[in-house]
Amino acid sequence: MGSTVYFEPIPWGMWSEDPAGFAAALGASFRETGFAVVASHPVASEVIDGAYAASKAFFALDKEAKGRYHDPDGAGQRGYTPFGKEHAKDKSARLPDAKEFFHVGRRLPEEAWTAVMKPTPSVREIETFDDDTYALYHALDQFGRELLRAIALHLEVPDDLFDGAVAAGNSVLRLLHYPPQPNAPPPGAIRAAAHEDISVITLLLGAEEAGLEVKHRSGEWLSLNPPPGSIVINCGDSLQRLTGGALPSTTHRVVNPTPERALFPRYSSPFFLHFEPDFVIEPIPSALHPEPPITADDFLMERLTAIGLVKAAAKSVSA
Ligand SMILES: O=C(O)CCC(=O)C(=O)O
Ligand SMILES: [Fe+2]
Repeated sequence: MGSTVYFEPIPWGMWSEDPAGFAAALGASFRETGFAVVASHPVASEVIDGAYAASKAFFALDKEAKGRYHDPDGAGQRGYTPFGKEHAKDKSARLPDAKEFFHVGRRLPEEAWTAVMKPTPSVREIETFDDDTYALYHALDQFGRELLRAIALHLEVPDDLFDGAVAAGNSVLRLLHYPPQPNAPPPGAIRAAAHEDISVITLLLGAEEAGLEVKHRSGEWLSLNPPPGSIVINCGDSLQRLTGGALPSTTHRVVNPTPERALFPRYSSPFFLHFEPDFVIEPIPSALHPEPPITADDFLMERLTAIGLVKAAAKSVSA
């Protein structure tokens, strides 16, 4: 038996030249690991650089300034979340992750804001922060919608099935900062503990700095270090639910740096592409193990409670 090559980059150009081939390669990678690497992606490097400069400038602010963008009742869905708030679902591993992050949400007309789709706080210390980070949000949103067409082709569902469901989706761009670790962290503390994403798909930039690991169904942890210019795509719980597990939401984590990289920070930026809150996640005809329909918002709240961002008693955040 030949050895399996995981995460072989799939060139984005293939989508226009050979759509069926691209959809098949993406689908095969998802079915094998829940993850795929797409090379030569269409997100402009100036857009990425602008957002990363804004992100680095934000995390360099002092604790007090950053704290002004933290909404303790907001379940971390918009603005800043300091160290120590998010943890793994597994109660035995409840050491907080060694990370802080900022969530950028969709811009909507004022009358469309709701308790679940709130405005993103405007960062006043950094003049271009709002626009530079939203430019990346927008680019990943567009790219993600195109990827969903390929996924629809692979699943043999109408190619616009996802389009209407995500056009005004509750998607979130997470700007992440994992600081350097000059001293070894406490035993069991890790940059990001093992978890699954709640999204439909996640588009992840920044994993060139090592640490991302994906749990293969064989139980083996696979390191994922994409080449420059590529992007990591993974299936989230919402796509797993829609496909009855055919496209799996795979457990992943970010491990601590090796001694040689311990003095380097790690900046990454997953874009969690979500359905609109009212969209009913109903199993597609080819679903492997269909589960009952549920609205995207109820599903999100169920999952946020499991990771500690929504307290069980505060579920009314969705009301
Ligand atoms: O930082 C990374 O590479 C991955 C982060 C991640 O998996 C998450 O925030 O959900
Ligand atoms: Fe994740």
